Amino acid sequence: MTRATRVLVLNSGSSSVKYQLIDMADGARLAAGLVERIGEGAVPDHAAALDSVAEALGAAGMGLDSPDLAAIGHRAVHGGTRFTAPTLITDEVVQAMRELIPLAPLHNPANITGIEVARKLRPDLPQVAVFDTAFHAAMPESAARYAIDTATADRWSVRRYGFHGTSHQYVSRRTAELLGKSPESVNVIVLHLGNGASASAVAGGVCVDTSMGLTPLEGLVMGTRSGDLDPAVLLHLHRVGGLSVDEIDDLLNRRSGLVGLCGDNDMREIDRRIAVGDQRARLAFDIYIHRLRKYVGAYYAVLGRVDAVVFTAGVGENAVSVRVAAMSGLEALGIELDRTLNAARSREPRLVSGAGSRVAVAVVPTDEELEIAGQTFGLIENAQER
Ligand SMILES: Nc1ncnc2c1ncn2[C@@H]1O[C@H](COP(=O)(O)OP(=O)(O)O)[C@@H](O)[C@H]1O
Ligand SMILES: CC(=O)OP(=O)(O)O
Ligand SMILES: [Mg+2]
Repeated sequence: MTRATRVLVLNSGSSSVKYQLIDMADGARLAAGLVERIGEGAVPDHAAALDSVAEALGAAGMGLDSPDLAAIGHRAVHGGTRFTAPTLITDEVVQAMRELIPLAPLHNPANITGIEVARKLRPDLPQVAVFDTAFHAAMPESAARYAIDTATADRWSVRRYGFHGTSHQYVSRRTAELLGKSPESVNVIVLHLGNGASASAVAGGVCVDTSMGLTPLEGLVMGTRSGDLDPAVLLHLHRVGGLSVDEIDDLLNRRSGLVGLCGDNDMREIDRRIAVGDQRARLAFDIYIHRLRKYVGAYYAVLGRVDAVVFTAGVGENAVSVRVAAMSGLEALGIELDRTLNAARSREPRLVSGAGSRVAVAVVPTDEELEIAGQTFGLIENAQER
């Protein structure tokens, strides 16, 4: 009997479900798709989104009932201190993920729904959770700990966990390949700029710092999230402004960032508005870029020597204007963007730095689904060998 080698990956995000079906025998991507705008009419919730994923796969002759499926891999966002490696999903694992919902309110509920629906459809298949936090678990304590009372921090598991780890891991490895070097020999700053956005400093394949923290709210300015703030802003809004804790949560996670600053969270729309002289869009862009540049500088110092600055995810891969603004005036740091290369469109990993740039500047499309498929298949292969 030939062994099943296909892995279905479900990336259930806050407002979308992305999926890919990959044959691990040859790496072929057999199907891929995206269900967007969950909660807005046609797709009322994540369960409905998964129904339409199952339908699309069925219509393509690759239904979920296929005997060729070896496993289902799931993106899982918050793994806390417990999950630092790909994990075979059991009832107990789902329960542990549920307990982590307060630390990833936009993400863990969607991940759990995806897992529950998929387990109902294929209870016979191994299903694996690959956590956003896992790659960051290696961070040194000096980067992971907040400077608050140690006993209080430990009592409530308050520390920097970091997110988008699957992407930072995949992209940093692909960047080493692009440079023709081993991952162990390169230091890179990865800028994952999607709707959620985070930066990380990766030294020789190991994450040494990242901008998201206890939750995916810290760090860069994002589509709807504030990123870094003086923590006293929250106290002030509560004590003086009279906002409740839930109202502050909603403000910072859903009504801040680019959308809070200018009403739009899509960088394409912001680019268009700036082109016609919209000052609010201009300021939102400038705030976004200012924060991003601060992290590039900070991680340059954390790493000491930087081989590449890498842009990835929706904004990082596509927004020519963001890369220009983020990398301008950094010649003294050895960073020079080539405007022509930067403006060229491509789906391939590529260098966009000038010939004289000491530090490579690269655009490397992320592929969280491919990385999750690899880690999922790796886990079940290992389990079968034992
Ligand atoms: N062609 C483009 N130019 C500029 N920005 C883009 C383009 N395409 C997508 N984006 C940006 O990418 C974002 C989505 O990124 P993505 O990585 O898919 O996010 P997420 O996974 O968090 O949903 C959009 O909100 C938009 O701001
Ligand atoms: C963790 C996180 O912010 O993920 P996303 O960018 O998919 O919202
Ligand atoms: Mg994403």
